[in-house]
Amino acid sequence: MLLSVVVGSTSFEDIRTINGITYHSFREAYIALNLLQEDEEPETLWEKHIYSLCDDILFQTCCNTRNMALELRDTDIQNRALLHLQSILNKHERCLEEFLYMSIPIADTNTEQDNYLIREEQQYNIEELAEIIEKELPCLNVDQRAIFDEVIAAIETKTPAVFFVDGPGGTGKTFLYK
Ligand SMILES: Nc1ncnc2c1ncn2[C@@H]1O[C@H](COP(=O)(O)OP(=O)(O)OP(=O)(O)O)[C@@H](O)[C@H]1O
Repeated sequence: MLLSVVVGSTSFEDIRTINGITYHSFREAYIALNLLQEDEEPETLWEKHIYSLCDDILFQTCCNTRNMALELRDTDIQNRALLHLQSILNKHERCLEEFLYMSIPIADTNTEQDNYLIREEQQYNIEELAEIIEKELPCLNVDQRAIFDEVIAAIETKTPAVFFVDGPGGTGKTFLYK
């Protein structure tokens, strides 16, 4: 982002130089450019956005459990929101524990919640996925459709299965996976 603001830079130092002052870090350069407020520490952002994030988490949990009347305690929703942030950070090999003032989520008593891969699988936005399928399903070619049908059949019949999709590059494996 700095590159799009500090045009014509030819070195990392150039990027950190704003109005003739070379800042020690990119973060300081961001602040000098008003791209980042000084008080926007992770915990400040968390405090600022906690309610909207929790609203989203509750809504998604209601959709996923197909129970729009689901009631969760505020502390549970906040814990889920923190688990969600933890998932995002884990993907980048980071964690909430790195931030001194951030709360640390309590692992759900359901041990599956400890595994961010499983948690992620449970956090899909089902309605959004249904819309994508409605739009994209007719685009699948014959082979992709055969695989799709087999996977869906296993899910619908609750048949435990592991699928391995192989094929030359560019033949649509990622397209099918998405
Ligand atoms: N059924 C389809 N309809 C339209 N476009 C498709 C379809 N399947 C694949 N594509 C397009 O073809 C291109 C290659 O597909 P994709 O990236 O899924 O291949 P891949 O097998 O995952 O490749 P690689 O092994 O190199 O990662 C992409 O641009 C994708 O959007």
